[in-house]
Amino acid sequence: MIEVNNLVKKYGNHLALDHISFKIEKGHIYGLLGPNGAGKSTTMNILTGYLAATEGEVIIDGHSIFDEPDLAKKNIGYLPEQPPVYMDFTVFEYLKFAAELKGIKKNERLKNIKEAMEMARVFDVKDRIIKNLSKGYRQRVGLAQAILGFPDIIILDEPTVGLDPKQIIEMRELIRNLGKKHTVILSSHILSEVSEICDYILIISGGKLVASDKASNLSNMKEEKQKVKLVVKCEINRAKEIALKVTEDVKVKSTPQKEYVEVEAFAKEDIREAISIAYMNEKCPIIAMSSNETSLEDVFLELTSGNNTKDNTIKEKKSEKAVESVIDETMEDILEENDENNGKEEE
Ligand SMILES: Nc1ncnc2c1ncn2[C@@H]1O[C@H](COP(=O)(O)OP(=O)(O)OP(=O)(O)O)[C@@H](O)[C@H]1O
Repeated sequence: MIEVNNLVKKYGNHLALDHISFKIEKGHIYGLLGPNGAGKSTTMNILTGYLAATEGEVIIDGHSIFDEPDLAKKNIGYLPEQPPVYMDFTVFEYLKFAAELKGIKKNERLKNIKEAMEMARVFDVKDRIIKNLSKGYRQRVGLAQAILGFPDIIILDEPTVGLDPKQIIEMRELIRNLGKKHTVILSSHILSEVSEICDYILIISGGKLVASDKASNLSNMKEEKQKVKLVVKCEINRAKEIALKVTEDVKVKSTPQKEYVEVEAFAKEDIREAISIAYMNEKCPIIAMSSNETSLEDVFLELTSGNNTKDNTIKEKKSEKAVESVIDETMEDILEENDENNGKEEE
């Protein structure tokens, strides 16, 4: 449906897009996710023919956006970051004007405008002057303009920016509804928004595409069993028995310090709370605890931390390493403290 090949955009000497390539297939909601300045708006403006690229190509339904812009743009509705609304028009006047610009046939215009207004939920303000509307309503008017004519592909640049929490929820619901019949590409710098609404996520950082996959694949580490590692002050068999009450996948290991036991408990869900309560109930003190859960947030932070290349993969489970070091440090501290105490006792 959309093929983006080696897209490069330079603003003077500034490289805003650095050889970006991806494909958009029909019938999904895609999220272009990245921190501020990553290159999301630049990408969207090029996809929609608003901006020329320095290099590369964008093919939409077989037509190049640069060589055959009219044919390529035919099936695209675009809501830029700043909705292109005319403040002195009423909502209806503006949409009528937009329908004319889009070349929607005269006899279909009224029906189309009505449907778009209903879908974007602006029908009740159709006779109001746009400048008197709230930001949320103006955004919805912009959305109605984007969906006029019901193009196959709807591109929305930061559609929830500047909206209040209620308006954000409504806008997300509208987008989900649109996704039932259209291919939607939206940009956002909010991870939770993209993971909540989108089927596929493209993560862009510093002008490079650093990941693109199904939301579920990107966070699939979260689906793996999480490991909770503990050091408890308890007899080894009892330590195992207690953890087994919470999950059936448990390993225990004695430590050089006899009174402490290292426990590793694995589960699909987060069992940190349950396991601490279990040891607390049995009056077994927990000396150290941590977990290796890797969330989509970890993935996002890792990929956009600034040291990534296009080929970046998540090879290391950073947080697991952190756990190991916390536990090792804790054990070292405990052992050191004990040695000191023993020393004192011997003195
Ligand atoms: N017209 C321009 N002239 C010069 N530099 C620009 C221009 N437009 C964007 N840039 C720069 O290009 C980079 C990408 O900008 P872009 O607006 O595409 O990012 P973005 O991911 O959409 O960010 P935001 O979420 O803040 O809108 C940024 O460093 C930005 O400062």
